[in-house]
Amino acid sequence: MHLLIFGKTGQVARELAREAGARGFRAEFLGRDAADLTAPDACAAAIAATGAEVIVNAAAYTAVDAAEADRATAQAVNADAPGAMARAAAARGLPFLHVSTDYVFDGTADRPWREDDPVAPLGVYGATKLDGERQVAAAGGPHAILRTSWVFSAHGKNFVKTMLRLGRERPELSVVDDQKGGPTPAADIARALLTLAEGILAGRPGGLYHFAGAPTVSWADFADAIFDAAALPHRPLVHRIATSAYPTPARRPLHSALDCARIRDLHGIEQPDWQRGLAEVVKELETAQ
Ligand SMILES: NC(=O)C1=CN([C@@H]2O[C@H](COP(=O)(O)OP(=O)(O)OC[C@H]3O[C@@H](n4cnc5c(N)ncnc54)[C@H](OP(=O)(O)O)[C@@H]3O)[C@@H](O)[C@H]2O)C=CC1
Ligand SMILES: Cc1cn([C@H]2C[C@H](O)[C@@H](COP(=O)(O)OP(=O)(O)O[C@H]3O[C@@H](C)C(=O)[C@@H](O)[C@H]3O)O2)c(=O)[nH]c1=O
Ligand SMILES: [Mg+2]
Repeated sequence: MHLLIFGKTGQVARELAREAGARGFRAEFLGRDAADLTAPDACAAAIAATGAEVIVNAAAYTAVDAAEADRATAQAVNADAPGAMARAAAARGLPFLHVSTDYVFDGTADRPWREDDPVAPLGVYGATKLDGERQVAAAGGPHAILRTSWVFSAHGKNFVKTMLRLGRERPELSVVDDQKGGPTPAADIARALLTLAEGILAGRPGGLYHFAGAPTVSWADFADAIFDAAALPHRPLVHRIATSAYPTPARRPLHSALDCARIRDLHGIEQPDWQRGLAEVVKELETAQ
């Protein structure tokens, strides 16, 4: 398989490079220098000129709090550029794979969210990602949108690396215990995307899919699991707090676990256990030191 991938340095992009290599696929990555998503037409032009069989968008504006004060950039990167890419891919009949987020939901459900549940984003990041989903679907070409959550890896910015950094600096940390979701290793997302791409090329259905790690936990549970997995000189104490005690510019969903049955039933892709992925990421970080 020959893939064209938007994004080069992000968590999912880096794992796509590793996984495509492992499967013997040819993958070309366009970083910000080659395709800036604030210029959607340039992204579309790259697709019009490509020899790839599948297009993947792994780039996004992921700074949830910063997006609140920077809606225009988030809209261009998360919505208008993916829309332009999907239309350019549709014009050539090339499958377009896009990644979205649990933050399209408002977090009020008492069971894991299904693909057809009502969306109601609480912030600019979620709202622009939702508009991106809609533009990609409306382009009318073969496509898949993978909604995932709480992504972590040894690269880039994520909660695991933040906790390990803070945990080295402080004996105690306060972490919210009333926001629950599914941490997801970026490596598992990369594997799911490549399996989806193969499935779509083989005629299996596209559309919207949920894919997140199990079991569902709170951010405080996740912090404790991180400190259990890592060998820090002093294990920090995690104080469990309410969201109201940790004010942030963006509101976040309280319950964002995703029901991942559809991708299992239609593509045979199982929900990953994030605890295994966490052990691998901790090992990778320790080896890199
Ligand atoms: N991170 C998470 O917790 C979650 C992420 N997702 C989704 O998963 C996907 C992948 O996320 P993840 O790998 O974590 O993202 P990262 O934040 O790790 O990486 C984002 C990537 O987007 C690139 N990018 C940002 N702005 C631009 C721009 N203007 N032009 C070109 N490239 C740009 C960045 O490039 P550069 O390095 O140059 O800044 C970077 O490569 C995204 O669609 C995201 O919305 C979904 C749920 C959770
Ligand atoms: C650093 C820190 C965070 N928190 C809280 C803030 C927040 O509610 C929660 C997680 O913080 P983060 O900033 O890592 O989370 P956030 O950036 O909101 O993570 C989200 O990113 C986007 C891109 C997504 O798509 C989502 O799926 C999700 O992964 O933990 C604490 O309670 N204590 C702390 O010391
Ligand atoms: Mg963040």
